[in-house]
Amino acid sequence: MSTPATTSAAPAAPAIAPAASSPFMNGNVIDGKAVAAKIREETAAKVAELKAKYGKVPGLAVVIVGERKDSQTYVRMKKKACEEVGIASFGADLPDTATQDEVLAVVAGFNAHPDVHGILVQLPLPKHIDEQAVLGAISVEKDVDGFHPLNIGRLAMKGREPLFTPCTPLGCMVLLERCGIPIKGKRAVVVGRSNIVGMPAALLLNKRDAAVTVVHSATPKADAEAMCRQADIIIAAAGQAQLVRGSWVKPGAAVIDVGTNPIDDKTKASGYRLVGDAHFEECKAVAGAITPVPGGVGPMTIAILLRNTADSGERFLTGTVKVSSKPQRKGLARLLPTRDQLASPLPLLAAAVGVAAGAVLQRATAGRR
Ligand SMILES: Nc1nc(=O)c2c([nH]1)NC[C@@H]1CN(c3ccc(C(=O)N[C@@H](CCC(=O)O)C(=O)O)cc3)C=[N+]21
Repeated sequence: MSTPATTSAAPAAPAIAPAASSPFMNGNVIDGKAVAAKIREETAAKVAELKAKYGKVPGLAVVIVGERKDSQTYVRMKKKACEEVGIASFGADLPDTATQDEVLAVVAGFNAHPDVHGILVQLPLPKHIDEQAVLGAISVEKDVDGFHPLNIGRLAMKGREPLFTPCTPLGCMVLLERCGIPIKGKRAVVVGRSNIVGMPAALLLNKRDAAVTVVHSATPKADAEAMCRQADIIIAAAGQAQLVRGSWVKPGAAVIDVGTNPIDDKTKASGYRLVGDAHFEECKAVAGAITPVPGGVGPMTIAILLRNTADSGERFLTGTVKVSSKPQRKGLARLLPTRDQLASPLPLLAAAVGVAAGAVLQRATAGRR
């Protein structure tokens, strides 16, 4: 590709050899679609195996509240992807006007549904709905998005493993791994600290033994740039179009771009095109490996969701977790920690909050059940 004339001070660095040669790279560009296709293929094989052994397939429930067009597109893509690998898909479409209790009741229904092994509540939720309450109500054993506080808590802790790891950050790690890019002992900078990408990405990199720095909206840009320039791996997840410039990238570093920002493009019929949080052409000229947008991290998010769902189905069907989402703990027993919770104190704290919320929830939805 030619380097476009841009206004920025792109370094005059020569093209750097890819950090690793991999069947999933074209030059230094990581083919996220190809890695995702491979993960889906592996997932389809697992689903077929479970079906042959147990006569059942993993099931994913997707809950969508409101009429956001982008959310509807993503949900449609997820359902189609489920079909392709043989995962059963369930859904609930609630109107913008749905109350929090209605959303919680839908989640409770899927928590109890024996053929549903994964539950995803599409984000963002309408403003009048408490996201924390809804995500916390998803059975931790069905939390395929990995957003439940118990799963995040375990991701943060040494010697603990979450049941599920958030799909987009895990997709970033799988891209690095399948392209032969080392993480252990390397310097990583995560640009952005959102709950769904930046923060869990930083926790995951830390778990994989990288030295991790997080920069964000309160970091002076010059500092963010200087820290990025030290990084072997940059994860760009700021939600700002083309924030990471070529001058931010150390020659040979890997740039994993999580952004999907629509920008005006009069040459497209739609009037826009998607760009990442990194300036692709500038960064590509310096990086050892870089993900494009689209065709990079995006397809991995869905592939990992399918893989998480298949893993969950496997745990349920093999009896590694209980089929009814949570053993019903009545009365005072609910206040006592479970054995698992006793083994990890931080999630215990989260669980204590959960018990309180659960008590409120039970009262709130008692009339419905
Ligand atoms: N609970 C929850 N879990 C999510 O995982 C979740 C969510 N809420 N809310 C919205 C974001 C966004 N998201 C994407 C999924 C696929 C692509 C994807 O496949 N993108 C294609 C391009 C698609 C296009 O062209 O529009 C690509 O990058 O190649 C992008 C973004 C999942 N999300």
